[in-house]
Amino acid sequence: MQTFQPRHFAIVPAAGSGSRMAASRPKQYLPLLGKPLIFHSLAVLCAAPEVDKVFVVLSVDDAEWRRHDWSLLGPKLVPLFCGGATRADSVLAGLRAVANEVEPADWVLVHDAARPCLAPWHIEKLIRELARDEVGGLLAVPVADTLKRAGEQRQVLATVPRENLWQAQTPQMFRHVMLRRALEAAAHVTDEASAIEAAGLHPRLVEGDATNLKVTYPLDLHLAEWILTNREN
Ligand SMILES: Nc1ccn([C@@H]2O[C@H](COP(=O)(O)OP(=O)(O)OP(=O)(O)O)[C@@H](O)[C@H]2O)c(=O)n1
Ligand SMILES: C[C@](O)(CO)[C@H](O)COP(=O)(O)O
Repeated sequence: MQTFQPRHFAIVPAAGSGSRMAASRPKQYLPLLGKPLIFHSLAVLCAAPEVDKVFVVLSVDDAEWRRHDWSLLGPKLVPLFCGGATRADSVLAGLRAVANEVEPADWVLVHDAARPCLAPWHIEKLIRELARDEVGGLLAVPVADTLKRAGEQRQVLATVPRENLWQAQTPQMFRHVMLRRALEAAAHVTDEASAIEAAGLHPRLVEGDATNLKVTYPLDLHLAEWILTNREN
C-alpha cells in the first residue's frame, strides 16, 4: 500500500495596492535590482526543489503583470487573476482557485509578494521543521527591542515584556483544507496563522531572520536592495 506523500505549493498574494508605500504603482511592481520587486521571491520559490507550483494571486484588473517577462521563472509559475479586497480574501480566493489540483492534505506555503528577500534556506528550514507537524506554522523572529504600549496622547502606559514575543513573517505553511476552512471562518485576520489560531490550533514558530523583511515603507526598498546585493547565500 502506498502512503500519501504531501506535496508543497506556494501561494503568493500580490493583489495589494501598497498604499503605505505611496508610490506610482503597486509596490510588487516597483523596480528592485532591475526586476519587479515580486520577481525576486518568485524566483526563489520557483527554484525550490520542494515546491511543485507557485500560484501568484493578482487583482482581477491587474494590467501590469502582462507587461513583464516571467519566462525565466519556468513552468511552475501560474498567475491567478482572482485577488480580493484584503490579503486574507486574496489568499482564500487563491486556495479556492487551485482546489482542483491541490489535495486537501497537501501543504500550502503562503508568501507575501512584498517580501523580496526570501532565501532558499528559509524555505528549506520551514519545510524541514514542519514536515511532521500536525498543524503547520510560520517563519518568525523573536522581538529584539523593548516594547512600549502607548496611550491616546502617545504617552507610555506600560512596558510590555518581550519574552516569548515573535514577529510573524512569511512563508506560512498549512494544509490546504485546514487553511481554507480556517480562512472561511475567520474575520479580519492579517496572516494565515491568525486564522488557524482562531480555529483553536497552535501554529509552530520556525525561527527565520530579519533579512526576510516586508517592504511596507519607502526605506524598506533600500534595505531590501542592500540585503539582496550583499547576500552570501
Ligand atoms: N487585497 C490584498 C491586499 C494585500 N495583498 C498582498 O498581501 C501582501 C502583504 O500585504 P501588505 O504589505 O499590507 O501590502 P499592501 O496591502 O499592498 O500594502 P498597504 O497595506 O500599504 O496598502 C502583499 O504582497 C500584498 O500584495 C493581497 O494580495 N490582496
Ligand atoms: C503576513 C504578514 O506579512 C506577517 O507579518 C503581515 O501581517 C501582512 O501584512 P500587513 O501589513 O500586516 O497587512
